[in-house]
Amino acid sequence: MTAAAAVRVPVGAGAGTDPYEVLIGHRLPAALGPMLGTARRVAVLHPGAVAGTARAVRSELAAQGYEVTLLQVPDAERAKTAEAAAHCWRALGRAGFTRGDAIVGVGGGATTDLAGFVAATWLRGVRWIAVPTTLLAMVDAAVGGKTGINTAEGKNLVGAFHPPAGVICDLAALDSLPADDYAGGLAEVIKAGFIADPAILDLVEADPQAARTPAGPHTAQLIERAVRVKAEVVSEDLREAGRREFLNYGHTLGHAVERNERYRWRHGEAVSVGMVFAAELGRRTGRLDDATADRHRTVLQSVGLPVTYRGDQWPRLLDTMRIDKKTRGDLLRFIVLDGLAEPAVLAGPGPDLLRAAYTEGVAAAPTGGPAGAVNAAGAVTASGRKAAT
Ligand SMILES: NC(=O)c1ccc[n+]([C@@H]2O[C@H](COP(=O)([O-])OP(=O)(O)OC[C@H]3O[C@@H](n4cnc5c(N)ncnc54)[C@H](O)[C@@H]3O)[C@@H](O)[C@H]2O)c1
Ligand SMILES: O=C(O)C(=O)C[C@@H](O)[C@H](O)[C@H](O)COP(=O)(O)O
Ligand SMILES: [Zn+2]
Repeated sequence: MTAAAAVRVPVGAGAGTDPYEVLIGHRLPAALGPMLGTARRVAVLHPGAVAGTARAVRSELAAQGYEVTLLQVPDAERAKTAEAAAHCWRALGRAGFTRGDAIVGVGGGATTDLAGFVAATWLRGVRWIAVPTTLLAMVDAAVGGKTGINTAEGKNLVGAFHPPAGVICDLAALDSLPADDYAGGLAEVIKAGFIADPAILDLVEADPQAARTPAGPHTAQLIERAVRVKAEVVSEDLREAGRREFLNYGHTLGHAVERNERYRWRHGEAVSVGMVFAAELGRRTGRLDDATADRHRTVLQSVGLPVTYRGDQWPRLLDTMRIDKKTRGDLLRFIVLDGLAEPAVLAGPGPDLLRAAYTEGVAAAPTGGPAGAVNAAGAVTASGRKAAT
């Protein structure tokens, strides 16, 4: 499949921004050129894990006459720091990058978040293109122009809305993705199912084992459906003045878990637990029926995602949630469901409700493992990885 045969999902213009396309297919690097506009110099940011893909992008662009700088950035969440951004700014300064030049982010969501942030801040904004290489980045992070880095106080606390000029999802990249990272991406796919497109849930539930691998029969359809959900929402509300908050389903608690675990948990793993918590909040406020609430745990577990977290951590998690971007003053706000595909805002739930939803919906006994998640059967499920802070 070439760029001509790729699925193209349009993303509309926000205030003052241009529309762009998400391409989904195979053998797509040649599609980069037309997205680069008049740029002559291109910086390709990438982690070591996809150095080969970054080199392929460099060869393609060099053949098209661009002057290409490869810039390796730290892996995973360790890329989303002020230090990593400063390292990129230094490299751009030394290479003489002007407002006419461009940045390409090749990697997972952490890399595309950093690349977009560097593009948003360098000279107050230069063109950038996302080449996502994880499932999560294809269906969510690379689309929509939320860019940013973490601080010690929490996740994504510094950033900018800066949409890319295009997104290239080359499905071949998924073949080398570790299984746990692929499963992490399924959390955002399933999120899109609960908030907007229940056919996604049906496809996953039809064969959860197949859904866990890029070789599954529905991979391309799941990706396209999730991208369309995201594209539709951000086209209408780039700056999260309203409906875009629905994309944050499961993230209020999820981000707190990520920080609490010093980013040893994958984003998708933490969001999985966060969605179970949000479903429990929906159930306890009389908005969500039992079957749909229970469906969260079942479908997430069926693809190997964690659905519980340490009960003893509640005070710390609550504290971190106070600085969530949906909070207004002292008012905590959560995305919940009024029904399947009917997201809504729950503003100011009381402390007893929050604690009960956590204790009875999510909490498990503390464990000594690096990640600390236990599933219903008592097995550690979130695979630990190196702490980012
Ligand atoms: N901006 C947004 O709208 C948005 C949306 C969702 C998530 N995010 C962010 O995305 C990040 C999570 O993204 P992620 O799950 O892609 O994690 P990630 O970027 O950390 O990538 C996961 C791991 O896979 C490796 N990797 C990437 N592509 C690979 C490939 N093709 N083969 C082998 N290894 C590969 C990476 O080096 C990393 O170790 C979080 O920081 C999250 O906050 C942002
Ligand atoms: O695009 C959005 O909007 C989202 O909320 C998508 C989320 O999956 C994503 O993790 C996002 O980065 C969270 O944003 P934040 O504003 O809560 O930091
Ligand atoms: Zn997310």
